[in-house]
Amino acid sequence: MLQEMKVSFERTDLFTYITIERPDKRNAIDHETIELLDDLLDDVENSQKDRVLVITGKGEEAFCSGGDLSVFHALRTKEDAYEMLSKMSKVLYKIFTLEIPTIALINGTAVGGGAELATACDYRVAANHANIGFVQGKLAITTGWGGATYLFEKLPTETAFHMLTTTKMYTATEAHEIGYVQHVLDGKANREELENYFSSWKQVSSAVLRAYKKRKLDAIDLTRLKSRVHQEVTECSILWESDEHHQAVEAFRNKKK
Ligand SMILES: CCC(=O)SCCNC(=O)CCNC(=O)[C@H](O)C(C)(C)COP(=O)(O)OP(=O)(O)OC[C@H]1O[C@@H](n2cnc3c(N)ncnc32)[C@H](O)[C@@H]1OP(=O)(O)O
Repeated sequence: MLQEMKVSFERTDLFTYITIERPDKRNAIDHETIELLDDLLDDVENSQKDRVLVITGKGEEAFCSGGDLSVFHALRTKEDAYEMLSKMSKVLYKIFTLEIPTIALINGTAVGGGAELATACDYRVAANHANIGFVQGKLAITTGWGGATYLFEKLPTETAFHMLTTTKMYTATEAHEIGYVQHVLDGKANREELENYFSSWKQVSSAVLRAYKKRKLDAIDLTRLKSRVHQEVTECSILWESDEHHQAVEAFRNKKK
């Protein structure tokens, strides 16, 4: 039997695409997906070939539905949760600190850890039917992959706080209005539209793109950022252990049984 390909990788002249290929699970992230993303990001980090990284999900329904609850429900203790959360937080940190521009192509729903993944990128470009929400609060946990830390870096404090605490689902247009999404696509040919939107980068050399990304990162205290991410992972791990969290996950898993 052919093994399921959970993540794909494609290089074009300007754009390198990493695509989560689990549409049946709304591109949820399990242990193997974390490893694959981590390895591919190492390749991008160590290669001078890539100019711009695009992260997206397969299909039109979801960008990423966060952690795979059909697998992660088995993580019962804070130690188990910490191990998974900390691994994925390293993936997001790699994305955040990558020396080339990164774009989340939000092709559909981005919820929970999916919204965190999009937040780690430099840009968020969303199909007009996409919606985005930090729904973790409904599961009695917080963000645990570093998403809150990155959100507070990118949006005004009160806007980020509102997004996180209300667990509200934002349409692409609403997310654009608050500055979370930089551009809304008409949703027909996402890749082509995205490539047109950023076509001016064709005239800009890799060295220039990399230099500006370094300047962007220079403006941030990365030691402090890392420690804030660590704090976020730790606090989420503690909440993960609660009965309230496990009951909420079971309620989702039993929804259609
Ligand atoms: C690490 C911490 C976190 O990320 S906490 C946040 C975890 N994620 C969530 O709570 C989101 C759970 N999913 C949803 O709310 C919905 O499935 C969303 C994404 C809104 C999509 O809704 P809809 O288009 O109606 O699809 P659906 O619910 O019928 O799902 C289709 C199949 O995909 C599955 N699926 C979805 N999300 C996950 C997930 N995160 N983990 C595991 N499986 C997931 C559903 O169970 C469903 O499977 P099946 O077809 O019933 O077998």
